[in-house]
Amino acid sequence: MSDLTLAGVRLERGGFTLEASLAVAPGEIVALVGANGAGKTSLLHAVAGLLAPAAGEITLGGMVLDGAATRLPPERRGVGLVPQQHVLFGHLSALENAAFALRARGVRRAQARREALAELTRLGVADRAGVRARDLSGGQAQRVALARAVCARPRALLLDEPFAALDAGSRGEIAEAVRRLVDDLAVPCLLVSHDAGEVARLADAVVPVAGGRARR
Ligand SMILES: Nc1ncnc2c1ncn2[C@@H]1O[C@H](COP(=O)(O)OP(=O)(O)OP(=O)(O)O)[C@@H](O)[C@H]1O
Repeated sequence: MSDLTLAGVRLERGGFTLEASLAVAPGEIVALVGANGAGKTSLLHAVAGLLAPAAGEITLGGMVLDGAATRLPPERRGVGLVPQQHVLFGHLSALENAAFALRARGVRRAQARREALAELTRLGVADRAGVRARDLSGGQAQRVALARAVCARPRALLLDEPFAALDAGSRGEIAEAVRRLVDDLAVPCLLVSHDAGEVARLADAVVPVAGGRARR
């Protein structure tokens, strides 16, 4: 079972601290909700390996990502992060953006493009494959960003505000795409969102991030 677990994780950023203990099962979507500055993005960054915990343990499928004697770098964690903003290279096509993670891992061009096209198809944007990212709509760009994260075959997905800057119709469509993706891949998914409606529809569980704590 590739559960994602955070046990007694302590994050420190200047004067800010957050203690987090939670677990997310494969195929489960857990939403982190809380006020601006509560620490939601910091929590995702810790799981992705971009912010080192001061204490505690993060594991994925039984493998220690962060612990007393372990600190795996981001590229060895098997964690796919879709950050909040500006995640695509505007001058590259949707296909080149999706293929980027594979190319970076040394996958040959033709193979990377085949796999990227398969993920764009899964996310319903194969017809936009040749379009430059800067010319995509917000909803299309979000799908391409998801495809890119999935191309790296992550064992966990982290989504930071996937509905931000989308109109109501696109928000619903992206929510459905995320649900299908997490079901298909059977990976644990942590989601940060201020959109109470989409959270209520999409998340299997909601974890408040408040008062320096996130617990489930
Ligand atoms: N690079 C940094 N250096 C020092 N402190 C930081 C840094 N980034 C964030 N912080 C502080 O860490 C705390 C948590 O920030 P974080 O971005 O994780 O919150 P958030 O819940 O994701 O907020 P938002 O909903 O506004 O995105 C904040 O108090 C912020 O001021």
